[in-house]
Amino acid sequence: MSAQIIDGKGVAARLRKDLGEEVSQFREATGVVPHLAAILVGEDPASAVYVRNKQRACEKAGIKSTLHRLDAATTQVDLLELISGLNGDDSVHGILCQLPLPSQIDETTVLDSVTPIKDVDCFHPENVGLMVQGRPRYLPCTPAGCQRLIAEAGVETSGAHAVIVGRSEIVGKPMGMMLVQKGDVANATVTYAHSRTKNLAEITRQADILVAAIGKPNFIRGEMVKPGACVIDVGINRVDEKLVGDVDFDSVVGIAGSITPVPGGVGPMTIAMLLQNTLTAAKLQAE
Ligand SMILES: NC(=O)C1=CN([C@@H]2O[C@H](COP(=O)(O)OP(=O)(O)OC[C@H]3O[C@@H](n4cnc5c(N)ncnc54)[C@H](OP(=O)(O)O)[C@@H]3O)[C@@H](O)[C@H]2O)C=CC1
Ligand SMILES: Nc1nc(=O)c2c([nH]1)NC[C@@H]1CN(c3ccc(C(=O)N[C@@H](CCC(=O)O)C(=O)O)cc3)C=[N+]21
Repeated sequence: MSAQIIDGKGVAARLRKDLGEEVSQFREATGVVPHLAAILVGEDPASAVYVRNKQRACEKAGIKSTLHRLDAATTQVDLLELISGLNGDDSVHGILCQLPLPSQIDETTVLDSVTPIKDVDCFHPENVGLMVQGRPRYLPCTPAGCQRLIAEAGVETSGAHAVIVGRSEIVGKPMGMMLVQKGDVANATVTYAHSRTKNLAEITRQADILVAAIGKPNFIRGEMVKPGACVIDVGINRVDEKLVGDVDFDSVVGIAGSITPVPGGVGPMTIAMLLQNTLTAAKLQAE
């Protein structure tokens, strides 16, 4: 038996097509072109992939996208000044500052400086708070994409044991918060695991839904997975010029019930959700 391969690329393409139609209706009705401004400081392999793909996806969907590329030696003051300008620019609806940032820059200070209404990443404490309380303004892109893929795989989340490996503010933590909510594709019993977790394999083997957001190539091996589990691989790692996930696909595919590939799984969904949030942002600001 081999797992069902969850086609994130295909699902994302469908979502983007529908979204493109919504964008053109919005543009006709309001004369406003949704505009996403992205900031990339220095170089990071996963960010480079993201930047390239999302620029293209924005164009196709009728969303304007601008990229502000800053040198790795950029100071925090300069970055805050750029964000402040974008906050005040009425033609910009969404602001996305790529992580990780170089070590001379304090991530929290920078992310907090993005005005909440333009925070399409859902990083601002106001937006995180709203999401955790089950009344979201924006959903965090990667967890929302994962949630959609779990639904597409036909996996029941209600009462399922979801184990999230990783507790970052960008992926792991909000992923668990979404799956534990009351509601559709939620109502799961959630366990978080991280680098201090003892007996990791014992815990992951209890997962009906296993989300890997670790940043270590091929970390989750077959013996860590419960037969029939739904395995969502968030990892984007570059190994010998190739992209590999955090899940050792070859040893897991024969054990899991369903699995997302890398590439072609969660990554394209993150982009689809970002476009969705950008349209939402434009709508909120056109009111
Ligand atoms: N597909 C997509 O759209 C996206 C992909 N990514 C990718 O997902 C991966 C994770 O990203 P991100 O969450 O930002 O990464 P972080 O480095 O911020 O977080 C990694 C998490 O994994 C945990 N961890 C590290 N080593 C172990 C271990 N040996 N055992 C158990 N847990 C461990 C860490 O624990 P601790 O907290 O204790 O340090 C931490 O919570 C990366 O490959 C990244 O490129 C990220 C965003 C979007
Ligand atoms: N503020 C912020 N928000 C993020 O959401 C964020 C970030 N910073 N920093 C970097 C990570 C990484 N990330 C990816 C998104 C899509 C692909 C993606 O398109 N992946 C394709 C790659 C296809 C290819 O080009 O080969 C796939 O997996 O199929 C990759 C990586 C978002 N991140």
